[in-house]
Amino acid sequence: DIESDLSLMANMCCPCGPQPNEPKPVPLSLASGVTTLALASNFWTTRRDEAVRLRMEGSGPASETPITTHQMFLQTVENFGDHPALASKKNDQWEIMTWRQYYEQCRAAAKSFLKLGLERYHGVGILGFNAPEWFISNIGCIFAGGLATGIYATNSPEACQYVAHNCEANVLVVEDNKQLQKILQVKDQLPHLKAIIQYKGELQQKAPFLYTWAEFMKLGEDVPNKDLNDIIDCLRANECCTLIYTSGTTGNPKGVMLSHDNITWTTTTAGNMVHLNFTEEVVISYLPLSHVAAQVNDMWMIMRFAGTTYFAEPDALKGSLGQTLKEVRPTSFLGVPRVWEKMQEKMKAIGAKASPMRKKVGDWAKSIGLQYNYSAMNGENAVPWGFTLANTLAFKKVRAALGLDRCKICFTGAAPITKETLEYFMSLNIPLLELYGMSESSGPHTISTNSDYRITSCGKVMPGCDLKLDKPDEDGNGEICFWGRNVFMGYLNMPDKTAEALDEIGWLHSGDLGRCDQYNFLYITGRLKEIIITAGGENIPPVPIEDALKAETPIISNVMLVGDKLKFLSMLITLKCVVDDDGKPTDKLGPEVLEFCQKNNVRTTKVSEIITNKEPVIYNVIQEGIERINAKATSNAQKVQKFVILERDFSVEGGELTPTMKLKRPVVMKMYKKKIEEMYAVTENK
Ligand SMILES: Nc1ncnc2c1ncn2[C@@H]1O[C@H](COP(=O)(O)OP(=O)(O)OP(=O)(O)O)[C@@H](O)[C@H]1O
Repeated sequence: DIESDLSLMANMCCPCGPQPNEPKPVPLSLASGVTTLALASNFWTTRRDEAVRLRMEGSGPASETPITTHQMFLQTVENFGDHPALASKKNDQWEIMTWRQYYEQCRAAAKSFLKLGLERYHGVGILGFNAPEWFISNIGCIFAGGLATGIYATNSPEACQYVAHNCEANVLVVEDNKQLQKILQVKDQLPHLKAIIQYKGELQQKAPFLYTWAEFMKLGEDVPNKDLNDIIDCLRANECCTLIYTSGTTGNPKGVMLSHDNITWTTTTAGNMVHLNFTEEVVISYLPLSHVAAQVNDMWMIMRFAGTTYFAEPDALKGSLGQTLKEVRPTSFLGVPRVWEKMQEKMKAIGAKASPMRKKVGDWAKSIGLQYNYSAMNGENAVPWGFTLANTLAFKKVRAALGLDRCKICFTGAAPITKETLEYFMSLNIPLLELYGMSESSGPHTISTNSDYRITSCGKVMPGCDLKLDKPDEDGNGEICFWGRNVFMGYLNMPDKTAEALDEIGWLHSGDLGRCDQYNFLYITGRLKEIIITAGGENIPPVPIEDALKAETPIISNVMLVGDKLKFLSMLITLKCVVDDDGKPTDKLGPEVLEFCQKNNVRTTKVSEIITNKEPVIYNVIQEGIERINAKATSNAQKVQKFVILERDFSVEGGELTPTMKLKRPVVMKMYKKKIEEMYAVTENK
């Protein structure tokens, strides 16, 4: 039982218990006594060793004294050193590390990195699933003056090489033999690499540059404290400490340089905005840590507020997350839209099997939940008749079944989510709070809070930050531009790309389109970076059209609109199917499609059969969905003329989706080039 674990830990280590909400005055002593900034005149740089000017202001949240990540860690250790920091499962038991132990481990790792020859401003690449070792390597690297660099575990050997080479990694930390083999394939093309550490399992081969985690942690035992402290004292809040590589929806990954201040200021500001409480927060780490959202949420935010991070099992997204949620019962939970959609699909499937009576009760409760939450959202706070009963009969039970019973904040972010999913969770009295931002804004830029949110809006800009809509059209839609201490330093070694993202005065151009309502809630309305410009010159944002079809036709899993530089719009469509244990989509139809087929007397169970037989019922229902969305199109050019059903659904493993489930449009275009050409060729022949 985790709760008793936690209180036991707290009681054992600190008889008077931590003082929630009362951080003591902060002594920035120990290794670093001063908060000085490195000299800098520009807001941006593309050099690993150059500092930037911070976007500080004379008063308000943007005026806070900048601190390094090390100073932030020390504050937590000095105030809450005995509070549980990390929890991971070993032999079916949660093993807990306190903030002080965690800090000591990071120092030990830092010393070992120094021993291995980590040079200042060089990378340590970390490749693997979320684990204490992932955090310790990351922070140890920063303490030792390196640039911590997460690498997506799903990357191919070539993609790993690209990142490791780009950050001039001296050391790579890999999860297991599978990841190690990928690196060994490209090791010859990594001239800066000196050592590889494997943090799980036994090494299946020996080599002088290979270390197990235990060997690695011992390496630096004889490195004097002073050597490490001297480096820590050199760290400056306006210098780079970590690199976040973008996942490639827009082309080759770019190394987003984040400063210490980017991280420490953003976590403080965002955490305060959502009212995180010192020592009370518990999160589950399961989303890829190389992505900014998970890293900031699981590692930095929890450090700032002295919370506890529980690590999920590597098969979290294949099913075990549900069980971990029930065990840990987090106080806040961040899901990308696909995670929420999956939960929704599962609950709907269970609901569909319920008795007619239960279904009726469920529908009734959901209508009450929706009413209640819309009213709360609008600030009216009307409690509909029957709410208390619905809460007892349905909402509390659902929350407990999901492990969300003590969850105060359910976040969604990193990609667009549909109104249907948002309403579904609202109807269960679980309003999802949307966040918006990018790697280049150290994670969040706008945030929804429990007391201030609007459905389909990404919330309001963080205090101390600014937002402007560049070149707005007549409806007020313009390119969303960011200002604030969360704005990144630049892309490593990419002056041209940096100049595209940051204008002359330092505004970050997001490439997203949005508008604000009268209350300053931001709504994302499209992505300039993926806008389709047809051969006729019409600019068409694909996402609203794709979402509209998905909402019309629930048997569809993914849609990609095609039409850039082409005569008309078409669609690549995939059907919902069963996913195997490795996350790969199979040929088997998903339960929703199967049910639809059965209802319509179609005797098929496979995607391939539907395509081979050109199954009229399926093709017609999609055609009808398209006709309905076409009827609402604002111009003829916005109408979809053709579609093709693909044999295989999109997936991270297949390479069509990023690890946060965003569509890699250029990759899909390439993969299905022939099919696309066929759609357009047939018309031309006609
Ligand atoms: N709540 C949201 N709603 C809609 N879109 C969002 C939301 N949050 C983030 N995004 C999208 O994600 C983008 C940021 O993506 P991120 O920085 O995570 O990059 P990435 O996926 O790693 O890679 P790439 O730069 O290749 O897209 C934003 O510019 C926006 O388009």
